[in-house]
Amino acid sequence: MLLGCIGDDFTGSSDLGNTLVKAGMRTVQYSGTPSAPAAPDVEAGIVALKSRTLPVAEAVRLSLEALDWLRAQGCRQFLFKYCSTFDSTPQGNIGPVAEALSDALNADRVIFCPAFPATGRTVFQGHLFVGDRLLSESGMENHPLTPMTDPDLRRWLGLQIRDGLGHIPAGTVWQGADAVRAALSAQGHRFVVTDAIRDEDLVTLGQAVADQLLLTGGSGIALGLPGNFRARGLLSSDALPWRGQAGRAAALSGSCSRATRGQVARHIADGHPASGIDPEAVMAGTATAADAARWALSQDGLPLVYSSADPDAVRAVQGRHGTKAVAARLDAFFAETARLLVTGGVTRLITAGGETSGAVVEGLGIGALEIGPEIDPGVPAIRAGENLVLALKSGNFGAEEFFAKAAERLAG
Ligand SMILES: Nc1ncnc2c1ncn2[C@@H]1O[C@H](COP(=O)(O)OP(=O)(O)OP(=O)(O)O)[C@@H](O)[C@H]1O
Ligand SMILES: O=C(O)[C@@H](O)C(=O)CO
Repeated sequence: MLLGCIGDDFTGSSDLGNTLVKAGMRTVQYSGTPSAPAAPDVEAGIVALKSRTLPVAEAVRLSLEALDWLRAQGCRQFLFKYCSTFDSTPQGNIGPVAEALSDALNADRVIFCPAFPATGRTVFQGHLFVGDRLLSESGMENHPLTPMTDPDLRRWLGLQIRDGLGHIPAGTVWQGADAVRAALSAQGHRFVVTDAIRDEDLVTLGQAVADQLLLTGGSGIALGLPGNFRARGLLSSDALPWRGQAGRAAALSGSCSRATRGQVARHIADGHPASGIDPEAVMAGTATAADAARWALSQDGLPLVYSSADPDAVRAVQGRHGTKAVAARLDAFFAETARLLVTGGVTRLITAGGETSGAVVEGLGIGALEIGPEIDPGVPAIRAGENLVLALKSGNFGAEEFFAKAAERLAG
């Protein structure tokens, strides 16, 4: 294993896997830190954690455990992957995890770059944009767990870390990798926010940090890394072959993001079978995973079980039962539904939402996910076992007809 990655959620980790596979690295995503060594042909390993919104100390502990395992696999470089919208609070977890990883590796001049231009996330003058809006005016300011109320990454990250921060502006990035390397050396700080507004900028940054032990960012920051290893003759010439999966398909959605709600509406409008889950009934125990799975298994085509709802409805349920209690019950509901679906013969499973996907993958007891070809930007096809393929969609990703598109791509 050459590149060792730590992802702070499951769909974000598969987003990173997508970038690495597209750029030619044999990539496997692990559900948490494995207890056994990786297969010998894995070039990039991603330990997927559910650490984004854990208490800081727990996120740090899990990340260091992942780092130990990746070091034991022989990795030469390490990447901490967080969300392209920098999801975190003033307390962390991005800063404290990065500090702990840097301390453990004795790494210096560590870059921070959440940019992912293919999905509209760019960093300019140290500020994060989503499309043509500042992060703090993009809807992310209302995120239920990590409201992003300040688009200045230097200020936001500054609240999370002990030391000061440097910044490399786009103008320097546009001068090429040598200029970035020189600017990095000239920084007086251990952590450096870097601008990037195009894929070319991310490739330049990747080239500039070829010899850095640790870097951090969204999936885009990995764009240039496979090329570094290839230039050193370290990569195999052929990708792991992708094998599609015939058989029954189903989709589960616990994501309440705007994009997912549009995809759910489109799925219904296109005439696919869909069953909305009332979270109140799940809380009361009157809507069960067994009922949902029985319904889905009785349908032809691509049945969708969803709890996706608009922000007012979500807030109302959370207000009555508490955010954590609702999330725990819905996670358990989707995990058990997924288990019953797979036991019942589903071979292509699509999940929407980072939390939801993490719960499903853990519920299915899947340890290693082989990353395959891209379905939509940030979402790869994944082989999860001899007869099971998955698509794990981050809330905000995917075309409107994503569910049908994913089912088709997983079969091919
Ligand atoms: N109808 C609902 N009412 C209240 N809470 C809900 C409802 N449906 C889902 N939730 C909760 O909303 C959260 C959705 O999180 P999840 O990470 O799965 O999606 P997301 O935030 O859109 O995705 P991502 O993290 O990839 O952006 C979960 O904690 C889930 O339990
Ligand atoms: O970086 C992103 O936007 C995604 O991979 C993600 O982490 C969403 O939760």
